[in-house]
Amino acid sequence: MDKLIIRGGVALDGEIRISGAKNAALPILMGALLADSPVRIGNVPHLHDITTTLELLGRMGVTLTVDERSGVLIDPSTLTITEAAYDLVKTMRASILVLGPLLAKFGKADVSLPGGCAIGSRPVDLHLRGLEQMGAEIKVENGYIRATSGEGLKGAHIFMDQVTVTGTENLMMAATLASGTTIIENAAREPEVVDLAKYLNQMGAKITGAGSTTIHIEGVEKLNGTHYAILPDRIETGTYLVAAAITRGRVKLKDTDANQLEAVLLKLEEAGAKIEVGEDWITLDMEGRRPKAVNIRTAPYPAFPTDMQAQFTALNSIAEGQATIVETVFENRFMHVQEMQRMGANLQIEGNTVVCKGQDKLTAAPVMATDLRASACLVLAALVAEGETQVERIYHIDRGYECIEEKLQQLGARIRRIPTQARTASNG
Ligand SMILES: CC(=O)N[C@H]1[C@@H](OP(=O)(O)OP(=O)(O)OC[C@H]2O[C@@H](n3ccc(=O)[nH]c3=O)[C@H](O)[C@@H]2O)O[C@H](CO)[C@@H](O)[C@@H]1O
Ligand SMILES: C=C(OP(=O)(O)O)C(=O)O
Repeated sequence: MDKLIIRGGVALDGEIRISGAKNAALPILMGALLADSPVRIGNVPHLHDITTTLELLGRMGVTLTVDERSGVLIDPSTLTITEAAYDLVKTMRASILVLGPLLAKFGKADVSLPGGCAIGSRPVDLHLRGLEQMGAEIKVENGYIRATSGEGLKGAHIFMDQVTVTGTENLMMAATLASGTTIIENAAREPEVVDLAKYLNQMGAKITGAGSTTIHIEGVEKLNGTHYAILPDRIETGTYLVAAAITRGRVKLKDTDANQLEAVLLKLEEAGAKIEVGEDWITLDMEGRRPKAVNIRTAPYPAFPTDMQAQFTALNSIAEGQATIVETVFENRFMHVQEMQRMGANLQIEGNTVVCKGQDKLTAAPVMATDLRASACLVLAALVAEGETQVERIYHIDRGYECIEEKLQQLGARIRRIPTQARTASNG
């Protein structure tokens, strides 16, 4: 397992490019299963989760061609197996996103039930209930969801008890090929849901209302291949903005979209950052000032994203003043707090709230994270900590941040990756 070594104390300064969004790329790649002809996807980020997705599709017999310049070409017509096996699903919960497309297109799916993960129990009951309302027969046995669609899925009026991003995406994909009209109420409004709907519509689907709480999908006979470029990653964008803010530096992020980040940008301004935005760029400048602590409450889009909560915990831990962070989406998303305490942060967990008392400084320590954004939080803390921090188990970070050490180096950070083999060699 690789680790990152970070020597803190450099105010970041420079510009970098933002990659395509992980959480849009995953459903879009899996949505290719719905097409009758090949689909080409551009701006696909280089991430572990993307490799896992391609392996998942490859094992089904889908033909994949990956080209650095033109993107990923997916030909679903060669599919022979409608299964997502445990060994892949356990490394990437989003594998559940093959369920809707497989059922709608091939009438059958066997998908390993994703378990809980480091941030919560994360059930998929709402995915299953929605598909059942569309006529699917679903059994859960031996750790697998075994689903068939009999005569084919039928449009339904579905009310989601809770806002769920991948739940909305799964049902939206299934409904594209169902007979009749599907209405999803209390749908997730995340930009990634909107990107998926745009892509499916480009393939010939009839989806309206994506981005609002009610989505209408009129089923069509078939979807065609298309060429689609993934939208920029708003969470990667937000993470680099916090990296500049926490180090009292400045940054220009290119190929991104400020419109998806309103709640995060407002909080950064409240923390004292000067922010300017253009059509496809954002700049942040702290003008050398220490950030001020800001209160955060996570909730579904357009509110403050849970995927930026850990990064703001790092920011608050060295900010001026005291603030609270309230997590309302996942029940256990504070795994970074204990590690941050080991770096000298004054953070106290009270139920679903972290009380943050900003410290003048953090100190380096060997730390280890158990999930993606918790790892990002530790990297951010390390950028300001006194001394050299080792962040272990960075395979979590590789799930969601393309070339993180290269991008941070480009901004002046003193960060390097120690690959497992090199470490073993030096140990030996
Ligand atoms: C691949 C992807 O896009 N991942 C994102 C997606 O995850 P994901 O789609 O898994 O998260 P959900 O939006 O489904 O989860 C929201 C809440 O709903 C609950 N729930 C969800 C489904 C269900 O059937 N039953 C149920 O109770 C979950 O436990 C959680 O408490 O949205 C999360 C919330 O913005 C983000 O943190 C993840 O980065
Ligand atoms: C929680 C996340 O991803 P996933 O849903 O893939 O676990 C995330 O991107 O922060």
